[in-house]
Amino acid sequence: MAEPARAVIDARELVKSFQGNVAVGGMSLRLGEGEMVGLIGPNGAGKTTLFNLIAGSLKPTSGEIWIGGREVSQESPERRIGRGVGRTFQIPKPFLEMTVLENVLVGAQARDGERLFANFLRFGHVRQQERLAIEKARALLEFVTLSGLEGQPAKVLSGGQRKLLELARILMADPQAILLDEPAAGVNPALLETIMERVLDLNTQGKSILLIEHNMDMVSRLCTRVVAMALGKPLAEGTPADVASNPDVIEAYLGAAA
Ligand SMILES: Nc1ncnc2c1ncn2[C@@H]1O[C@H](COP(=O)(O)OP(=O)(O)OP(=O)(O)O)[C@@H](O)[C@H]1O
Repeated sequence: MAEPARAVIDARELVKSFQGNVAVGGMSLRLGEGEMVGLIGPNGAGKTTLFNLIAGSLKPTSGEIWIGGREVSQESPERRIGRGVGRTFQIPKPFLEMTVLENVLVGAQARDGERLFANFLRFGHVRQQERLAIEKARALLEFVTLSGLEGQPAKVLSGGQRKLLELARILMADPQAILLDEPAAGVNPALLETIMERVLDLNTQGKSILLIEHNMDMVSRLCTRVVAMALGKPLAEGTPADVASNPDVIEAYLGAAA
């Protein structure tokens, strides 16, 4: 059997409870270098909480998170961006009055904030950095097909375009691993194709991707491996077809719908 890919993200026995309510109750998950893994499960299974633990906006009650071979459970979200983890949200919240281009530039600050401040007195250097950042933001807007809107305020964008904008923003920090939280939700079919193509491109470029998605068609098209969770725990793992037909997974979804 082939050696498993080196883990970019390795979540070990994670537990997170909120005032005694267990949202994640012993979840382990590895994302290998260059892998694209689907994370599915009924509403309330704990998927977004798991993302929050990996990205650092929540600290685990117990368990460990390893990123690129380092234990990072107590590190801030900013440090984890610096370590190469980018994440998107179910409902993106761009700065509505800022332009599309400015919103993408915010992603450079997320990574370089401290460094830019340290360079504050070195004007020439900062100007050069700014110029490079703007060039990069423009290239990323082209990648996500939003170039024509760079000078518009973000409030004019549709829900799907906001998801593309958010993708461009997190790419400013050159993430090695990308956590996508329901990129298909509320997106019209034409833009959904664009989002899928871009996600596939990123994976082809070597980025590791963990994808929370209820749209099984999208998961089947993009992912070779799927992890299903329910009630905060792993339930099944395998190919999209195997997991979708797994009786425990079907029962978990039916139970959640009842
Ligand atoms: N900040 C919080 N305080 C209290 N309970 C929370 C908090 N965040 C999540 N929960 C609870 O944890 C459980 C898991 O929620 P989570 O949002 O992680 O599920 P999910 O699998 O992402 O669901 P969905 O598919 O609906 O987004 C739910 O019961 C939720 O109510």
